[in-house]
Amino acid sequence: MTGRETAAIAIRDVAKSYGATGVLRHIDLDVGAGDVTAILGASGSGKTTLLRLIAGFDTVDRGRITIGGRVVDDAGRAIGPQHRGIGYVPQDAALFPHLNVAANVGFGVPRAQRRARVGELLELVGLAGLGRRMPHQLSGGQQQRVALARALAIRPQVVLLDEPFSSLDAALREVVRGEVISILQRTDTTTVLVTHDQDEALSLADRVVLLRDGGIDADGSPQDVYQHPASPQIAAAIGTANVLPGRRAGQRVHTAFGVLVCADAGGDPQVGPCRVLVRPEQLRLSVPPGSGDTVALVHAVRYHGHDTIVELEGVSGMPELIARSAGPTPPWAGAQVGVAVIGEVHTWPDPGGARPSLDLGAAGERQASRERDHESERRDEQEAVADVVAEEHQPDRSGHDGLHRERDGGDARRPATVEREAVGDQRDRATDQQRP
Ligand SMILES: Nc1ncnc2c1ncn2[C@@H]1O[C@H](COP(=O)(O)OP(=O)(O)OP(=O)(O)O)[C@@H](O)[C@H]1O
Repeated sequence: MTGRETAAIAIRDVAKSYGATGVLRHIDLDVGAGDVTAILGASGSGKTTLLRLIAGFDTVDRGRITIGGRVVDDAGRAIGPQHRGIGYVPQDAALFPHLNVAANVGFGVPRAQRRARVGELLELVGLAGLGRRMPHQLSGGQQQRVALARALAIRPQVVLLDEPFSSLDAALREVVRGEVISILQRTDTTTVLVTHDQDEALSLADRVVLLRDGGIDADGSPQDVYQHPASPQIAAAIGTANVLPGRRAGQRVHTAFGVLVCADAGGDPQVGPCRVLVRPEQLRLSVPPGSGDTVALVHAVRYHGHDTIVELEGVSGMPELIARSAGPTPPWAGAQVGVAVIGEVHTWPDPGGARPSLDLGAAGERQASRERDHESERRDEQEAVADVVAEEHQPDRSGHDGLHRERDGGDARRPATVEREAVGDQRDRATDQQRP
């Protein structure tokens, strides 16, 4: 996001209802010039409605929309779509069926410039030489590229894409969406992409805006909204989310998988019960389980070729876990696997949360042994650990006091140390996994 002053589109307190159906209740959004902004949300969350309001196909009930510094709708007066300087690419290309490709692209371009502009655009979208074809003589992907060329023909300030790839089959979708976004980036076009596909939003956009219940639930870079969502609900809306019970102790969090490093390690240290976000790709599986591993049972396996989604059960405090296994030989349903968490994790405070079960067995023992070896590295977290220990002396409702104190008083090493060891453990397990 490039900031309010340079926003190509500014939306202020916009509301929209259809009869008794309130669709958008309060939208405040700045779209940065030249950015690709994805509007993500479940079906019916109002994504298309928002796009139609920006385009001018519909009018706001309340609020104001500004494009390129010009107010185009302020709930009293609205400028027509043809005067907003926007290009629109709908879901199904919607080419004029009786016009050939060149005429479709050149529609709306002044006659004197038409020939040159059409040639330039067909070149840009990789369709040079196909100007005389009729729409029905093109593939779905080619039709979408013609629709993009038509949208770009008037040199718009802004291009709006309404689920433009959803009608394409999976293999074509991947290629066409990459090409389309690359063209828009090369031409420095401000782009708003509506999609319900999390993968599409995260992989194509500079910024992801999540719509829910008529408002904006999340707004940030793809990395930010995926790795640091503000709530478990948002985490689940952006991708698959395992949410574990945990207990923060400064920069660490104690979980059924041992002590993990928190992603917000540089921020304010937190102490106490929390929920922990672990994405499927952060779960490393080893078959058979190593002696110190947390063990789970594989409930189901969905093979995708490039990776495999593995449903796990049997981990304390978690009815189900979803892992993404990238290896060439995924585990099978019914197998017992060792599970470890890699990388840093995101947490949310959970003041009313239950204390996680911290029965780590051999893993806990191994960790305790490492802790003794690294006594000198404890100093940087003494304060947070002291807080936890003090809290442990409060009346205990869970009955796990002894075990908990032993573990919380434990790992206080620097995050990088813990992480290195975790990676080292994973390498060991990966080696094990190669064994028949
Ligand atoms: N012209 C209309 N008249 C009445 N209701 C409408 C109209 N357009 C949209 N709605 C309603 O507004 C809500 C939001 O619709 P919208 O198409 O914006 O959602 P969406 O997030 O784009 O959904 P999808 O992903 O399924 O396309 C839905 O409940 C829909 O039924």
